[in-house]
Amino acid sequence: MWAVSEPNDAVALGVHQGFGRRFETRLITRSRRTLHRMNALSAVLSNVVAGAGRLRSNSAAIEPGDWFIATGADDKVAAHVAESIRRGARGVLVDCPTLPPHDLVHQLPGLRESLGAVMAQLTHHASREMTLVGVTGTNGKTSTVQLLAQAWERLGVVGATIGTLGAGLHNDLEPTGLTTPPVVELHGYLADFHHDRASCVAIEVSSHALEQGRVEGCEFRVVAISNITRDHLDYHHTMHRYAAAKNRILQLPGVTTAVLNLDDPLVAQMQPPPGTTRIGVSTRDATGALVTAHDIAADDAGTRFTLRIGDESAPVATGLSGRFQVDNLTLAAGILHAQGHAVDEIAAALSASVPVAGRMQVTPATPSRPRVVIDYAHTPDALSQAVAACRPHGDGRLIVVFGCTGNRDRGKRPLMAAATGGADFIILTDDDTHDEDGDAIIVETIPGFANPETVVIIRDRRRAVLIAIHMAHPQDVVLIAGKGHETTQSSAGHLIPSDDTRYAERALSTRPLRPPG
Ligand SMILES: CC(=O)N[C@H]1[C@@H](OP(=O)(O)OP(=O)(O)OC[C@H]2O[C@@H](n3ccc(=O)[nH]c3=O)[C@H](O)[C@@H]2O)O[C@H](CO)[C@@H](O)[C@@H]1O[C@H](C)C(=O)N[C@@H](C)C(=O)N[C@H](CCC(=O)O)C(=O)O
Ligand SMILES: Nc1ncnc2c1ncn2[C@@H]1O[C@H](COP(=O)(O)OP(=O)(O)OP(=O)(O)O)[C@@H](O)[C@H]1O
Repeated sequence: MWAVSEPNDAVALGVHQGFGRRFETRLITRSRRTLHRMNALSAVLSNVVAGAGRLRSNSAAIEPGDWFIATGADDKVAAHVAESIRRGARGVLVDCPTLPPHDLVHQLPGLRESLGAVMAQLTHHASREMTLVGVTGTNGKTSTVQLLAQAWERLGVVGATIGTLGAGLHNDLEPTGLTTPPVVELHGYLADFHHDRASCVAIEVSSHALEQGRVEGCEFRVVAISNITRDHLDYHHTMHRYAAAKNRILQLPGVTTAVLNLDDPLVAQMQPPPGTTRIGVSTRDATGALVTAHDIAADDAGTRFTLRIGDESAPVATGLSGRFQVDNLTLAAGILHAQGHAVDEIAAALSASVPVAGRMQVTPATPSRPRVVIDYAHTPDALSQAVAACRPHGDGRLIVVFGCTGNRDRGKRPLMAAATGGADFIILTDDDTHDEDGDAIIVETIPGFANPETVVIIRDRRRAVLIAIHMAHPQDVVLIAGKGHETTQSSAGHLIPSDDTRYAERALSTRPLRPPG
């Protein structure tokens, strides 16, 4: 068993300048007084992890030499610990008195509750050294965060992002598997970014993350909320509790400014704590908004609007498609304003925005091919917005391919069907079925269709995309919704390759020259 010592004058602290990619250890000498002021748990942990190795909170991700921080439920922790040791863990930190003693296992009472603070300390409060921006909302987190990172780059800021597309410096993302990573890994990424000289980090903060404390120990400067519409009620149970989870982002320590989309009724009601500046944004003339969009116009080439901040305004012209992207751009403008940028530089930076992977990703129409749009819409609101965004394009039909996710919020299935109300023809297919029976998901979706005679069922997603694109006339628009950038489908415990972009490319390249009439 390791001897866990009391704080010494000289403590070897693991400086996590890369849990994933790099790891360096430095000897840091601290005075006894400073050390005594440190959280005792953190000091113990620092001693224990002195040396090398990454910190990981998932036993399945352990590689030889890593430290495993076991935070699972007491009844599962023994199995996780055993797995981590099998995989070569250098040591295990845990707070589970019922676990049998083991040479590599260190019991740290209070570990679970203090993990965010401990990680912050171990990473020398990397989040304080950078401007952290947290974005939450049902839809638009990824889009806003990525559009913001693009704007930062144009403004000469070294930015990093964490979210559904992965974590990393802008345009250099590695997958994390979750929108907001667990607290241990999240702090590791922040330490990496600081080491890589990022000055700003935009983080998608999911409602799950806010409930589960995944951002504890992070100090956000600016937070933003895009919208709150139905999703994740399998987890939060009621919209009230879902909104309350989102509201937690306003209470995070260090927040100086909250940017709120006043067009959303639930967000408009939210009040940050006293002392936090509240910046309202609106693209629909909401009362009290400081950052607003006007004269919105769209065509096949993109979207234009006038950005106004207080009394000043500047034109924004982007190649992005979709009315909701104006909402996301305006929210990003609110964040940039909170960071002190002037309206004309914000408008110029946002005007150069390029589409975010899998979000209204358009292959334009040609005289022989329809316009094809791939979009990540997987909530009722997102799907109805994606349908509305596609409707004005093309003179023909709007054909929609979509499915509903298994093991998640069953109640939203018929609402997803209803959200396709603006389409002319629908192919209902599989999304991630996870552990559910795909036919049963279809059966629960169908009652929501207003015009079932316009719906066909083709569960094989590749075939569904192929048929949608092959049946379309050049003047039609095909919207393939739900999977966006993803390249796999989860089915019966397996991840099977599935890539809407490749399916669409293949279908376009094999399309008969004259589609059936
Ligand atoms: C419902 C939910 O959010 N569950 C999350 C929660 O799981 P949990 O509390 O049940 O804990 P658990 O899975 O038993 O794991 C507990 C601990 O044991 C560890 N573990 C677990 C299994 C194992 O084999 N070995 C092991 O060490 C885990 O890494 C974790 O540290 O805490 C875990 C650690 O943080 C998360 O991985 C897990 O996310 C699951 C996989 C998940 O699918 N979450 C989704 C719903 C989610 O969080 N989505 C949001 C985005 C939502 C959006 O679209 O907006 C996200 O932020 O990604
Ligand atoms: N501001 C918005 N309002 C409504 N719908 C939106 C908005 N922005 C994006 N969408 C829709 O939601 C889909 C997902 O967008 P995005 O990935 O930006 O959201 P997200 O909040 O990160 O979603 P998730 O958490 O599920 O990854 C888009 O493909 C689009 O259909």
